[in-house]
Amino acid sequence: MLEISELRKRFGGGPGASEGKVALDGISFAVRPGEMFGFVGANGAGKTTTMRIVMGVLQADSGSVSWEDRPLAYDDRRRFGYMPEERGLYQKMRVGEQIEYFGRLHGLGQQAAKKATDDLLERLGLTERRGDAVQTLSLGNQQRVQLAVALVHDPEVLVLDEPFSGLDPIAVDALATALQERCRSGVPVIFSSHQLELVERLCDSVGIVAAGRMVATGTVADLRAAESNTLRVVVRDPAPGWADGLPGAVTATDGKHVLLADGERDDQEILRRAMKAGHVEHFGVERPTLTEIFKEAVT
Ligand SMILES: Nc1ncnc2c1ncn2[C@@H]1O[C@H](COP(=O)(O)OP(=O)(O)OP(=O)(O)O)[C@@H](O)[C@H]1O
Repeated sequence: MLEISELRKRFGGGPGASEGKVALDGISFAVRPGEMFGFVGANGAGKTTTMRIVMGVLQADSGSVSWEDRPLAYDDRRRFGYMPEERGLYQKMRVGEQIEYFGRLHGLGQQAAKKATDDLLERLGLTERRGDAVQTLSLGNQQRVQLAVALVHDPEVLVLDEPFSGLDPIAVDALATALQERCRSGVPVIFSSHQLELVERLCDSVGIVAAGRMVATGTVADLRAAESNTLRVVVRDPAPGWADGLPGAVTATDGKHVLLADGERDDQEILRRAMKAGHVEHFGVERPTLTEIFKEAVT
């Protein structure tokens, strides 16, 4: 398990200077093998800083990162796969050579690096671009190469900073499938994203960060269940005053009445009244989306 505990980081400041900027104010979370963890938060919330600390690119002021119950060391990080926010491809190098090169850097032999490269090019739909310089590729294809570079050495853990940004739906699916395969083979995957529908679709659990603190974490289902839920009832051509005394607000359009009832209520009583009043077209509890949970958590 990858465990991030009480990370704190301040930029700038120091003796004689201003207070500086608190980027992380005690971030903690854990990602289990085979778990896909979505890291979400507003711009500047602290996601990139956290991931850089996990990867050893930055040092925390305090707190710790551990992997399999011991402090994370340089050698562990070599076995991790990382997609940095600033990306890191050599623009003039050819696609295939680049992936192989990063495979070698991570300790693969020549044959193994070539084989892993061939497999990834195939899986990510890049085989025909093998001999092209990276700079001639579209943004989406460059991102696929970036993912291949993160995956080439069969990493134990994946840390990806906004891997889906700027991608079309086909490229999103190709990347998502590649990540899900790694995840299913037992790799913990952390990725940050502002695409909350995607996070909701792909992730087993999410962490919502605001101003350097984790404000909510858990499975999407748990977070949704913890929020208040609304009962939505749609009745066609009901008898007048059918909802008098029931909790919630009724709106009426085109012969339809929609009752939205929150909080304390007797759902069975509401259903009985609705059925007596007219034709019930819809009766169901509406759970908030991750976007709604996010807005609630960060405001
Ligand atoms: N090298 C740096 N020097 C000074 N301040 C920094 C530095 N890196 C990050 N910060 C500040 O730390 C805070 C957290 O930034 P970070 O990049 O981690 O946020 P983020 O959640 O990844 O944002 P985004 O979604 O925009 O990528 C921000 O206020 C940012 O301006």
